[in-house]
Amino acid sequence: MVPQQQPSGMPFQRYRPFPAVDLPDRTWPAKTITQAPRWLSTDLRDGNQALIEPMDPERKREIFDLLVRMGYKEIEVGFPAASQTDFDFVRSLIEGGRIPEDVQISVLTQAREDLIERTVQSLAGARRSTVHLYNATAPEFRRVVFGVDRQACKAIAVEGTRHVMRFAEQYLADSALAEGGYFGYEYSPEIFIDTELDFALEVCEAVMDVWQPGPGREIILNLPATVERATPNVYADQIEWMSRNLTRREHVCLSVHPHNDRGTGIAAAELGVMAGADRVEGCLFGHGERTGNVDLITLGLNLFSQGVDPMIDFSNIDEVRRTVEYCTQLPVAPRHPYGGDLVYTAFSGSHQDAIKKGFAALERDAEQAGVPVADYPWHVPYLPIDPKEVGRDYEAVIRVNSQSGKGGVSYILHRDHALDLPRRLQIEFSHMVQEHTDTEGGEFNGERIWEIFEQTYLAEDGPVAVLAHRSVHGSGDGADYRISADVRVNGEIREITGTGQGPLSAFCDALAGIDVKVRVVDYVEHSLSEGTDARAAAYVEAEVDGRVVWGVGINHNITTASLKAVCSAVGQAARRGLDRP
Ligand SMILES: CC(=O)SCCNC(=O)CCNC(=O)[C@H](O)C(C)(C)COP(=O)(O)OP(=O)(O)OC[C@H]1O[C@@H](n2cnc3c(N)ncnc32)[C@H](O)[C@@H]1OP(=O)(O)O
Ligand SMILES: CC(C)C(=O)C(=O)O
Repeated sequence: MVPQQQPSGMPFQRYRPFPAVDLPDRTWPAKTITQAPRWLSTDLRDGNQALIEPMDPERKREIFDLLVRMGYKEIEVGFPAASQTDFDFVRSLIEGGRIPEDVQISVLTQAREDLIERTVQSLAGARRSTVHLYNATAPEFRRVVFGVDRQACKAIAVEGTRHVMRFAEQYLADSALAEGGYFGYEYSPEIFIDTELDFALEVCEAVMDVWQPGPGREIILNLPATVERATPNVYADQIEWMSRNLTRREHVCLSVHPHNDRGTGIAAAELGVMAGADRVEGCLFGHGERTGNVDLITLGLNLFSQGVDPMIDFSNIDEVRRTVEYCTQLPVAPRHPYGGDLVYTAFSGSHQDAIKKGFAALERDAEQAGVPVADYPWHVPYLPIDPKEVGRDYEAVIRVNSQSGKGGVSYILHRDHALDLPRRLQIEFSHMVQEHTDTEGGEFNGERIWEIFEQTYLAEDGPVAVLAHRSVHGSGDGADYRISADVRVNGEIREITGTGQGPLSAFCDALAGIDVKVRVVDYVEHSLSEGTDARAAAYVEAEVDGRVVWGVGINHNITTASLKAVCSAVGQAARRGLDRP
C-alpha cells in the first residue's frame, strides 16, 4: 500500500483561496500566440528598485545600451522623482544623445503633483517619451495605505492624469509634444490583480476621459499582477474581462505586468496575451521586486521556440547574461530557462542517448531534404531549441558523470575524435568510464574520457604488439592470403606468419602459432578524416581465451589499424584476466 500523507501542521487555515472570475464564455483558452506582443523593459526601474545595491549610472547605461542592442523599443528608464541620481540618469540619456530615434523611453511616477512635475521635467528635450502614472486601487490599499474610498481613489488617478498633461504642455512643448515628437501616457491601477474588476474598469475609464485617446493618441493601460496571488488562468480571465469591457479599445494598448510570486509569471504573461493583452512589461532574467518581474528572455525565447519571431535578438545569450550579472550584481541561476549554464546540458544516460540519436537523425533528415542542417526544422529530444541559436556551442550539451551512459560517452568520442564506436563497444567502454566515475566522482570532461580510451584500447602495452607486416594476396578463393608480421611478444620481437581469407584471419592464424588464440566475432572500420593522409579506425570484437572483448586500432593504413585492433583486444583480455580472475 502507498504510504499515507500526513497533515503538515502548517497554519494553512489563515489563507483564503483567490476568488475566481465569473467568465464562463472566456475565449483565451483556445487562442495561440502568433506574433510577439510589444515589450517594455522595466529593468532600469522595477528591476533596479529591487536590487540589493541599485545600479550606478555606468551600470544603468550598460543595461540601457544592451536593451537597445537587443531590440527593445520601449524602455522604462527610471523613477526620476525618487532621487537626484535617478533624475540625473534620465537627463544623461537625453543630453548625451544616447536614445535612438526609434526608442521610446518612459518614466514612472506616483500620482502626486510635485512628483509628477519633477518627473515631466526630467523628460525635457526627449523627442519620444512616456509618463507612467500609478496609484493603488485594491480595497486593502484603499483602506490601509491611503485611507480613501473608491471615489477618492479614482480622483487620485484622474487628478494625476491632469497634472501629467498640464506639466507636459509646460515642459515638453519643444520636444515630445513638438512636430515629429511623440508623447505617450501610461496608467497603471497598481495591485490590479486584487482590485474589483468593475472598479478597475471605472478608474481606467475615468483616466481615459481625461486623456481622450483616439487616432494617433493611444493610452497604455497597464494591469499589474503587482503581487502574483492567483493561478495564471485567473489573471487571464481578468485581462479578457477588461479587454472586452473597456471602451475605446482600439485606442488602448492593453498591457500586462506580471510578477512571479507563485512562480507562474511566465504563464500569466502568456495567458494574458492570449486573453487580449497587446504588451508585456518585464525584466531580463526576471529581476524585480521579491521573486521578480516576469522574465522577458524566457517569454521571448518561448515564442521563438514556437516559430514566432520575438522581435528581440537573443543570439548571444551569454553576453546578455554577463551584462545583467555585472549590472545587477546578482547571479543568474544555472538552471534559469534559456540562459542558465546548465540548461542545454544532459548528464543522464537516457537523455544523452536520445540527444545523440537526435543529432544524427537531424543531420540525416537535413541531408535527405538537401537542406543545410542550420535551416532544417529543429527536432532534437530534450533540447527545445538549438543551443547554437543563442550562441552556445554543443560542447556543453553532453557532460559525463556517474549518471551517464554509453550515449554520452560515445557522443563525446565522436564529437572530439570522430570515432563512431559500434554499439557493443559503446557499452563495454561506458562501463569502464562508469567504473572511473564511480570511484573518482565528479564530472569527466572530453580529455579525461579520451585518456581512459587511449589507456584501454590504444596503449599497445598488451602481450602482443604489431610492429610491421607484409602480405601476399592469393589469386583465387579460399585461405590464400598470406601474412608475415613483426610482433613484440612479451618484450621479445618475433616474426610470425599465417594464412587466411584476409588480413585479419591470416593474422589470427599467425598469432595461433605463438599460442595466442583469437577468434574475430565482429569487425567494423571507418575513416577518420579525408585526404591522402586520412586515418582510419578499426574495431574488432574478438574472443580471446574465452573472453569476448573489443580492440581498437587507428592508423593511416587500414590493414595496420585492423591488426592493431586485434592486438588491442588481446591486451584487453589480458587486463580483464588480471582484473577478474
Ligand atoms: C509596485 C511598484 O513597484 S510602484 C514603484 C515603487 N517604487 C518606488 O517607490 C521607488 C521610488 N520611490 C521613492 O523614492 C519614494 O517613495 C518617493 C520619493 C517617490 C516618495 O517618497 P516619500 O514622499 O517619502 O513617500 P513614501 O516613500 O513614504 O511613500 C508613501 C507615501 O506615498 C503615497 N503614495 C504611494 N503611492 C502613491 C501613488 N502611486 N500615488 C500617490 N501617492 C502615493 C502613500 O500613500 C504615502 O503617503 P503618506 O506619507 O501621506 O501616507
Ligand atoms: C507601477 C506598477 C506598474 C508596478 O510596478 C506594479 O504594480 O508591480
